[in-house]
Amino acid sequence: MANSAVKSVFAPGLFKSRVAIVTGGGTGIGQAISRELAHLGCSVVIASRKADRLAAAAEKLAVDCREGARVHHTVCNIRQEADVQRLVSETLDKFGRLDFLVNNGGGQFVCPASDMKLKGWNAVIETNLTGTFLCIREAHRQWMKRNGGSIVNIVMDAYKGWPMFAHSAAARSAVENLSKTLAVEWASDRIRINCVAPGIIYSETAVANYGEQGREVFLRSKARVPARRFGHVEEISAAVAFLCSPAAGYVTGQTLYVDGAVSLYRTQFFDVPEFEPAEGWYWEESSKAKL
Ligand SMILES: CCCCCCCCCCC/C=C/C(=O)SCCNC(=O)CCNC(=O)[C@H](O)C(C)(C)COP(=O)(O)OP(=O)(O)OC[C@H]1O[C@@H](n2cnc3c(N)ncnc32)[C@H](O)[C@@H]1OP(=O)(O)O
Ligand SMILES: NC(=O)C1=CN([C@@H]2O[C@H](COP(=O)(O)OP(=O)(O)OC[C@H]3O[C@@H](n4cnc5c(N)ncnc54)[C@H](OP(=O)(O)O)[C@@H]3O)[C@@H](O)[C@H]2O)C=CC1
Repeated sequence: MANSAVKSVFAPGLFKSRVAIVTGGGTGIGQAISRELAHLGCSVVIASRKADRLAAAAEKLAVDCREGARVHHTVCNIRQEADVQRLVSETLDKFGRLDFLVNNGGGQFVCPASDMKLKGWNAVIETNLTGTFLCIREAHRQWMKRNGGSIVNIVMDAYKGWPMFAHSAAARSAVENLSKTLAVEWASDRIRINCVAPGIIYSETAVANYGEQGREVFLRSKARVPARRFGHVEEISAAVAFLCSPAAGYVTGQTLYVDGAVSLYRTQFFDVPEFEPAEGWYWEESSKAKL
């Protein structure tokens, strides 16, 4: 057996004979999730837009597979309904079942809300909300309605809002609400659906997405994380493995924050600029704030 770097805290063979789709499974967080699932015996289909990244990741993943797990990669833009329909049918043709759907593919760009073009807003909403919905709907229609399953959506730490990320924060909060709705609507189909909200997780592709300035802003933001460090992709994959596992059999409709408490502290990146505040509402001069 070839050497794999994967170390999981979960029991070997936990997901033997199971099958998962991981969107965005070729890079960063999605790759770690795929590797851990494969190492636990789960066959994995990784899907995203860029064929070269997928092929390279699939080669790496082959080394991580245990207990008869296999890896398949396929190009899929989750914004395209036909692509998503094919992703699910191809998975079923290849592996005959679908136990886990991990909606990890997504992203955004940094932009003040007021400057955002409709095309850019739509690109991010269609990727993070509509794309996630299409994958969920198709998994349900083609398999999970009759066979049950577990769905995990990777969202964002949007609890306090995200200046400069209005599009993505709105989309991710919508996915959280969609997950609550479907946890109830599909409980009788034996489907569990949860979200994982990563804090600031280091990966080369995540940092590169924001260019040179991004590296700088990432570094500055460390001081705003109570844990005083960035998260690792492995810390997200462990959370996903837990939510897919029988140990989470009674967990559904929830969001697990894996964020070193950053969501409870200050905004991650952008401060409110200095400005002349409003007068506020008071009846008498004596009650006006003097400090
Ligand atoms: C000042 C620097 C601050 C740095 C801050 C660092 C923040 C760190 C955040 C830490 C938390 C991490 C969160 C993460 O999610 S990391 C994951 C990163 N990975 C990705 O985001 C995945 C890749 N991203 C994308 O694929 C795209 O962002 C997108 C989701 C939009 C995909 O869209 P598509 O490929 O269709 O997009 P296009 O490039 O064709 O653009 C479509 C229109 O979108 C508008 N747009 C795109 N980029 C920008 C931009 N940089 N600024 C403003 N507007 C943008 C634009 O209207 C595009 O159309 P046009 O070009 O025709 O106008
Ligand atoms: N890193 C972090 O700190 C945080 C990350 N997240 C979220 O976690 C997820 C993974 O991010 P991370 O690994 O860090 O960054 P990456 O940029 O490495 O991952 C984004 C993945 O999404 C895929 N993707 C993007 N658009 C589409 C699409 N239209 N169809 C299919 N796949 C798509 C990309 O593949 P391709 O380009 O080949 O399509 C890529 O594999 C993302 O949703 C991200 O927003 C959330 C909070 C914090």
